[in-house]
Amino acid sequence: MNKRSIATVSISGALDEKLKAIAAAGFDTVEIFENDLVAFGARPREIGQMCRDLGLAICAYQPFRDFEGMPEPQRARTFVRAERKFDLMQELGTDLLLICSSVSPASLGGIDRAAADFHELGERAAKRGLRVGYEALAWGRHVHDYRDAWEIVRRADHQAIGVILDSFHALAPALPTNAIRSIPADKIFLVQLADAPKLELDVLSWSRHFRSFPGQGDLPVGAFMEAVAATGYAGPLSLEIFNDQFRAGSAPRTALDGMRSLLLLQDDLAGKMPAAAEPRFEPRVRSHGIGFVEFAVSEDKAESLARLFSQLGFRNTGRHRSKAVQRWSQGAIELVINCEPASFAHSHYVTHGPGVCALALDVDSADRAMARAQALKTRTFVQPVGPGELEIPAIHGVGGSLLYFLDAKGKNWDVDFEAVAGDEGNDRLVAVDHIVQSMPHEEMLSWLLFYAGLIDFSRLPQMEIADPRGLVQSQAIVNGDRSLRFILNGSTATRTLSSRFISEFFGSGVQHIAFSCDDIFAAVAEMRARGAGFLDIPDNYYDDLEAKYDLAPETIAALRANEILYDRDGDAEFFQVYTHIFEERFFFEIVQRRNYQGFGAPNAAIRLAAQAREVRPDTMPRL
Ligand SMILES: O=C(O)c1ccc(O)c(O)c1
Ligand SMILES: [Mg+2]
Repeated sequence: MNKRSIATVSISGALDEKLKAIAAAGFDTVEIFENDLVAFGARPREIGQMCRDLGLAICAYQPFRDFEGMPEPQRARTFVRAERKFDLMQELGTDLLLICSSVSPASLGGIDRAAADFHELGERAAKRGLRVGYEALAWGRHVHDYRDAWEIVRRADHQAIGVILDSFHALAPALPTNAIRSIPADKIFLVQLADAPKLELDVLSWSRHFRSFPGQGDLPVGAFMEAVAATGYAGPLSLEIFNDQFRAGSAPRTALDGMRSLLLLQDDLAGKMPAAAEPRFEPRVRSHGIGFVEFAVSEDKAESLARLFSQLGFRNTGRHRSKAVQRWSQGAIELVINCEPASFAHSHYVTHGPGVCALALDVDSADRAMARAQALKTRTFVQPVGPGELEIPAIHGVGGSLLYFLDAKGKNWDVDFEAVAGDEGNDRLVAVDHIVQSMPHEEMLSWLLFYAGLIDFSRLPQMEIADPRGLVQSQAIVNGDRSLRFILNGSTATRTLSSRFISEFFGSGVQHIAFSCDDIFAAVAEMRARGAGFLDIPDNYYDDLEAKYDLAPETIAALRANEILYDRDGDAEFFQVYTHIFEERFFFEIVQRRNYQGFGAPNAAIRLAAQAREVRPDTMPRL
């Protein structure tokens, strides 16, 4: 089994904080980055001891730049420089130096010249029992392809000289990975892993700012790993991630995400190459939809939330026998209002104010879902919980909320509810269409990995949405049969609705829930009759719609009269309408899809502008 490693550059904080977080996440070994060491206030010997005290080996020191192919007198100087680093490595307690391919304008090309330099360095390294690994940077001056780096290493022909493979440098320029298979395993000194989203960007900037953990981007890291595994390589797999969000994020969270990403990668590989990796986890959880949504509110707010549910046509289908918990239903949608004082919901309310404290997913087997969740090191919730505190297996999800797994055994979550006489509701709403969670921008990749690692989610392309006060990044994930659609929103602009939600809610959470229906005009009419009001959409929008699509005048008039937004994609059509914001925290959307798969992205800016007009100006943070 390959040791699991991460480069210190991947994590935020000072070197000691990085190392603690890395050790706590369960890594075996680290790559120490030169900048982290040089900027740190302890000597290499002490840093080495710190690592060993934390149970971490140091698999490499890096990077050493602009070594190969130099003319004299610079050439002699590079060897002196390398000897100084060898001294440092011996104090630190690592035997591997990473040399990345030269970017120096002074360097001369030529495979044999570089090979001769490496042979000579190999002699010097071997005298001290050290090794040197050569990595092709995708932007190297003469060497920018791992196949050339390997050819240089092959010709250097020295036992202390090997090649270092980095998935980013191979995959970003779309080099074929098959040639990896013919490199002898003992000549691969280290394998570095990074993913990245597809971007139209020069490869240097792409690498230095947008790398991500495997599974968070679009590069075929799995195929790269298959090629590596085929060589029989048994050394460390080291995450090396240059990412601006990670630099700004929490060190423990990023380290744990790195571990989760490696576990997922190894598990996915084990499915293809049983000999290459550890035993397999339970497969990704298959969910058939949202079992229920639980809202934590205070007693007085419970009444106004219940009123809103009733206006939307929900039926009060149960009152808990002994607790302050209500159940509201419509179609396949189950909503729970929990204001029981001694409950998880209450502690959530105290921390976050009124909002969604838990989501329940319908799954085939809660035990298997929990087993996968545990294998991925998610946090299990241990108290018996559930609406009315029934025992339903749960883990901690976004922003301190819970994610329950509801299977046939848990289906009786409503046993302690007694029927209530009341009005019949409307039954226009069919199911939960999608759930939108807002989070700090630097947490988006973390929750993406959480969901996509756990559940059979796939990612849709990321979108940028213009809030009147800044940009919001929006990442949709959908499961196989689209019975689950989640949207993760994050913004670095502090005054966007998304960011304000986070500051006022004291953290990430569900900002909005969309319900589907088959006839939005009828649904809205009935809801209005029950007292519901909807977000005010400007007339300009409908004039623009009229110009854009040749909709019948009656249709435009009906959309306009009902504040319904519209989008079209080919023949597919989408209708959406929004409630007012509840307590300035969350809101609901009602949608109707006609073969439409998106979320009405062209309307998002309209909706955000309308909401910005609606929220009280005195709640706006001042600049
Ligand atoms: O961005 C760089 O310079 C750099 C340095 C060392 C590496 O291993 C790498 O992949 C990139
Ligand atoms: Mg690298």
